[in-house]
Formats: sequence, structure tokens, C-alpha cells
Amino acid sequence: MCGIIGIVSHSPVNQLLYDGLLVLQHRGQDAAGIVTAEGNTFHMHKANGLVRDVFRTRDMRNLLGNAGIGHVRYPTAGNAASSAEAQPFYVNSPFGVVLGHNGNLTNADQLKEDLFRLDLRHVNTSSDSEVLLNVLAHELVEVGNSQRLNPERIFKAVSGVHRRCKGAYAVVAMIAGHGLLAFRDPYGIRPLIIGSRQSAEGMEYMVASESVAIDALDFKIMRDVAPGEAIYIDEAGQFHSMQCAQQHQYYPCIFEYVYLARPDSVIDGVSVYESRLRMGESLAEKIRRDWSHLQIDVVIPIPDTSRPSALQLANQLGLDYREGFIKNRYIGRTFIMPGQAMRKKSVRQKLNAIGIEFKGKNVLLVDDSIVRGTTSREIVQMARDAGARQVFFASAAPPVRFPNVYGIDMPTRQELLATGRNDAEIAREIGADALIYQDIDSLIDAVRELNPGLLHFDASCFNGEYVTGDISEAYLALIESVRCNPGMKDGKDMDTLQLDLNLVAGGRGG
Ligand SMILES: O=P(O)(O)OC[C@H]1O[C@H](OP(=O)(O)OP(=O)(O)O)[C@H](O)[C@@H]1O
Ligand SMILES: NC(=O)CC[C@H](N)C(=O)O
Ligand SMILES: [Mg+2]
Repeated sequence: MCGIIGIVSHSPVNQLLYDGLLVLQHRGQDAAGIVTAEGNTFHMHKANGLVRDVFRTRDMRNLLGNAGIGHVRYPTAGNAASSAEAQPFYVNSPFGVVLGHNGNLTNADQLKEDLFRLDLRHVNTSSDSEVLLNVLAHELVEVGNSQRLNPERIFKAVSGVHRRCKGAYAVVAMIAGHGLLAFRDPYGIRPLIIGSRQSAEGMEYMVASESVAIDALDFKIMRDVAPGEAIYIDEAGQFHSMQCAQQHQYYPCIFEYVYLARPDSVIDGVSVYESRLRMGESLAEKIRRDWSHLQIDVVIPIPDTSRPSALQLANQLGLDYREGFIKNRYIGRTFIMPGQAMRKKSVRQKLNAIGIEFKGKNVLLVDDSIVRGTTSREIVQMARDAGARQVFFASAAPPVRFPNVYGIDMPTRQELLATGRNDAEIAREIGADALIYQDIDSLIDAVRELNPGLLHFDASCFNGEYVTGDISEAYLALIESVRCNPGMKDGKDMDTLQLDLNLVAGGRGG
């Protein structure tokens, strides 16, 4: 999950894009970038780091123009450390296209090979997003046939992207001399929402990963971009939209509601905050039903994301809710940091216990999820060190047992605490006296009750069902071997691996 934003205005957009990226910072802390369009010229600045560190005043001054796109990166593919993979990406033909991507392509290797062999396009990074940009550029060439692009041709090119790309993609792009294009994959796995506002000179539009950016920039929410749909705002400020996928159906990622999104966002008609309250309610029901023998003195959230669930859980059970852990506001989200050593160190730097809330008490710690167990292991120990008698742990999400291949960086089963372990074994691993997980059906109900129109969700990290239908055991094994053998990224080994991936992709008709 990265954060993306695009704005078409009647006045300079550099500050708006910067402010929008700031409120999407929770979606990616590794790199940030902005491209603005001034006539046919793009101005770009991107680098590794947080938004506030990447953009200096001189960079902002250079970002001229009344339209632009921005990106905050949380890497899932390619090289996390490489600033060459910061987004947006640029390609000079046709016309000049820039693109920012949230998600992960599951057939990127096959596409890269096809681009080189069939489309005569070279992609020099290992980023799947640069592959996506080149597929879009190629499709734009195909439909344009050296003429100026119009909405119809642009939408036809997006249909071509849908035909070729597999996986998850929410995209913002700009075509030089034309306008702003945004689209969402045919399952709508990653979120994308549109806003507008009336200015003295006419309508202005924006698209963003989350509604919180639309609120913060004082635009009004129009609606979510539908799965498979594309939005195009031309140079004259005219709004166009079209369904570009032959088959399309909502399968939004349920982990957005569990952890990724900000609680003050509304995604696909569901308030993230309210869904978290409901997760707390159903967890409370489960405790009342199956765990009534636990003598709980106090409920303590693990800041930040679990707070609404923990609060509602305590309310439902008539228990005290206390802030037993204080969060250092200058440390970012630990789950989306690269590397286990950094994540582990940061939990201790980020959270500290308040002794009186633990001393001699039986505490129920509530977190939104347990993924690698980095947070829960440390936190249970901190509760014990602070004098807790018994430490119980509740997770507002079910066990995470399967890799995510759609834009969340958890590609290997080995790193997931719950893979191959039952609840009792997981409780032992994190050192808890009892462990209560949300049931998958209750999680889905908690979200769906807020928008009954959402019939399906991508819940693959909980149930192992991959909606795109192209995820084989061989694919997962290869992704894991790349992750577990970083040495294989160089030289012959990587070539062998690349070949294997192509065979896997080819074998399934990709
Ligand atoms: O089992 P783990 O691998 O530790 O992952 C799960 C933890 O990571 C996240 O917290 P994070 O610190 O990223 O962000 P938050 O402040 O939004 O809760 C999440 O809220 C859990 O606390
Ligand atoms: N989390 C994401 O959306 C990642 C986007 C892209 N796959 C990258 O690695 O940069
Ligand atoms: Mg957390």
C-alpha cells in the first residue's frame, strides 16, 4: 500500500499535493515524489524519505503548474532502498507519461519480458510500477496511432492495461499536453476516490487513495472509482469516466480496514473508524461467549491503530479502558518499516508502559492484528516488566497465515507468526496467558454491515484465497526464495530465478 494523489486545478497545485501527501504518509514512509505539469513540461522531484524531508522550499518552487500527481512509497516489489524506484515514474513516449501506483503486479516479470521482446521497451529498475507505466505507454501508442489522444482512445488503452496486467493497481498518471488519468484494477483491491470543488475559474478535481486527503484539501467527495473504471480530466478541465474492464467486481482489500487506512477515511462507502468499532464489538462478543472465565481488570490498546476496537471492546464488556502504553509521536509505523531489525528496535523506541496501569493487574492487550509478532512479543514482555499479573492478548483481525501479493509487504510464510501454528502455540510465542483472535466471518461482517453492497473482499492473507486466480504454489515459493536469498538478486542465480518465474507465469498462460 502506497499513497497516491492527483489534482487538476486552476491555480498552482504544488502545495496542495504536498499537503495531500502529508495526510497519506501513513501509507508509505520510504520515499515520496511529486510531478507537476506546466503546459507540455513536467517538473519532478522525488527521493527516499518522509514527505517533510524530501521536499525543500527550492524543490517546491520548481514544481510549477496547475495539475500534478504525488506518491508516498511503501515498497512491495523491487529494491526498497533504491531511490531510483521512488515514484512517480516517467517515460518519454508517447507525449510523455508519468505514473504513480499503489499495489503490486503479480505478472510483472512476464510483462517485463514481453515489453522487451515484443514491445521493444526497456525497463531498467526492478519495480513493477515502472513495468505498469510502460504497459500503459505501449497501449497509448497502439490506440493513438500517431494522432492526438482523446478520452475514447485513452480508455481503450486502459482496457489494454486491464487485459495485460494481473494483480492489484490503483493508478494516477498524467499524459503531457493531455490531462490526468486515474484507474483501478478490475477487482478494486486497492482504494481510489474522487473529489471535486468549485473555484472562481471552474471545477477542480482530485483523486486520492483515501478520502482523508480530499477532506484535508477542502474538496468534496464525489464517489469511489469503481473496480475497472478509469477517470480522465482533460486539459480543459472536462471530467470523463468509463468502465474499461470486461469483467469487474468489487473485492476491496479487507486489511485496509484492519490496519492500513486512517480511521477518518471512508473507503468504498465504509467508514474505517466505524468498521474498527464493530471489530471491537464482535471481539467482545467472542470473549463473552468463549472466554468468560478470564478475570480481566483492564483493557489496554496498543497504539495507534487498535484504539477504536479496544475502546469499543471495553465498552461492550463493561471493563475499564486505559492508555497503558504511550507512543512516541516521532516514530512512524513499525509494520511498514523495511527490515526486521529496524522494526524490532522501533517498537521499543515507539511504545513505553505506564507502570500503575499494569502493576498487580490482569490486563487484556488489544491490537488490530498480529503479523510477524514483532509488536506483540515486545509488548507482552513490557506489560510483564511493568508488573502485570496475567497478560491476555486479543487481535481484532484473524491470524495472518498467508502471504499478501497485492501491495502489502508480507510475501513469505516463514515470517508470519501464525503460519503453521495453532492459537495455543502463537500465545506461547508471544508469551501471553491467553490469546483471542477475531473470526474471519466476524471481520467480514464488521465491514460489510456498513455497506451491504460489498459482497466480496480480498482477505487472502487470512484465508489464502487469491481473487486474481493466477497465484500458484510455485509462484509463492519463488517469491519466497527471492526474499529469503537476497544474494540471488545478483548474477546467474537471479537469471535462473527470472527464467523460473517466466516459466511459472507462462505456465499459467500469463
Ligand atoms: O505483528 P507485527 O508484525 O508487529 O505487525 C502488527 C503490528 O504492526 C502495526 O503497528 P504499527 O506500529 O505499524 O502502526 P500503528 O501505530 O498504526 O499501530 C499494527 O497496528 C500492529 O500493531
Ligand atoms: N505498496 C505499494 O503499493 C507498492 C507499489 C510498488 N509495487 C512498489 O513497490 O513500489
Ligand atoms: Mg500497531
